[in-house]
Formats: sequence, structure tokens, C-alpha cells
Amino acid sequence: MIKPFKIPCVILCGGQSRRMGEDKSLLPFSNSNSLTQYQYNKLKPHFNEIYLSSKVDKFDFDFNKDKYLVLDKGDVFSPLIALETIFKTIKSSKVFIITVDTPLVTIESISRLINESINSDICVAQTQRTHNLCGVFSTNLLDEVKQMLSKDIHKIGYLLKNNKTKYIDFINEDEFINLNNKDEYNKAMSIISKSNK
Ligand SMILES: Nc1nc2c(ncn2[C@@H]2O[C@H](COP(=O)(O)OP(=O)(O)OP(=O)(O)O)[C@@H](O)[C@H]2O)c(=O)[nH]1
Repeated sequence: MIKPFKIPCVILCGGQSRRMGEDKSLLPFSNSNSLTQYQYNKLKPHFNEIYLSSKVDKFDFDFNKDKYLVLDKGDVFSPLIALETIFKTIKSSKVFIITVDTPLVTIESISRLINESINSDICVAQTQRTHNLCGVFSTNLLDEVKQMLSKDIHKIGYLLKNNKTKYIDFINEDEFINLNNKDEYNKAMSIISKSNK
């Protein structure tokens, strides 16, 4: 039997998808109706609690929305706005954050990030780039996030730089592919269909 991780997981799904041209969280992926459902189904056996962070309820699959759907207030789009709501809402000292558009990140890598997160405020993945929104965040960063927002600073990189952040190195760039546009979406679809064969 799989032993679930001890902290909750949050999938960020509330972006504008400007570069994709349509809401990427609802695009079909592999054997799932949507990227959101794909991430959710992959992570579900490994976490006791999985929250979806969004602006609106746009999800048509079955989960306890009263408890696990976290809706941002207001209509400004930025992941930092999402983090503010998440840190306010979830009663756990740490959360594992992942974006809906990084479907190829493996459970082994998530396990490594969670295990290595001790003694840090933030512990994120890094290949040649830093994956600012794939890692463990301490919810007591709430005050700092609020202060940043009050100064209209929305950069997650700023939050990382100004706190005790660990950067965990990974080698496989493809695993951390971010589906920002149609080419990246098609590339990830092709990687997943090869790995399913
Ligand atoms: N809940 C929530 N999630 C957000 C918000 N803005 C972005 N996200 C999520 O944060 C992650 C990174 O988002 P971005 O790269 O800034 O935006 P995007 O929607 O992915 O794409 P672009 O619009 O093309 O920049 C994605 O998983 C988004 O779904 C927001 O205001 N609220």
C-alpha cells in the first residue's frame, strides 16, 4: 500500500492561459478529460488532501468542492494572489504546490522535494531553470505575501530570494516541461503517449 505524504497538495489552475489561447486547465491530456483531472488523478493516491486553486469553479469531475476548491477573491491574475488565499485557507504549516501545466513531474521527484524541505521556508525544483511553483511552501509566508501584494509585487522569484529557499537539482528537463503554448502541449502529449506504449 502507498503511504501518502504528510502535507496537503495544491494544484494551481486559475491562470489566464494567454500564451495557450484557451484555458489550459481544461485541455484534454493523455487518458484524462482535462489537464486538471490528469494531475489530480496522478497525485490522488499520494496525498490525503488535494486542493484545486482557481478563480472560478470550472471543474466537472468529482471531488469535494466545499472543502477542496480554493477560490481567489478579486479579478487580478497572478500566482501570488493564489498563494495568499491558499496560505490563508489551508491549516497546515506546509503545502506542496504544483501547477496544472506541469503534468510530467514524477511522484519520485515530489517525494524528494518533500523530504528535502526540512529547515526551509520554500523548497523548489531546479533544472537549468528554477521551477518556482513546483515545491514545498511554508504557509507562514502569508504576511510576507500580503506585504508584497500591498506593494503590487507579484514575482514569485522575489518571495524565493527573500526567504530561506532550497533549490533541489533535477536533470530531466522534459519532466518539468511547462505547457505554456500549443507546441509545448503537443510535445508533452507525445512524450506521454510514448511512455504509455
Ligand atoms: N488560482 C490562481 N492560479 C493562477 C493565477 N494566475 C496564475 N495561476 C496559475 O499559476 C501557474 C502559473 O501561471 P502563469 O504562468 O502566470 O499563467 P498561465 O495561466 O499559466 O499562462 P499565461 O497567461 O500564458 O502567462 C499556472 O498553473 C496558473 O494556472 C491566479 O490568479 N489564481
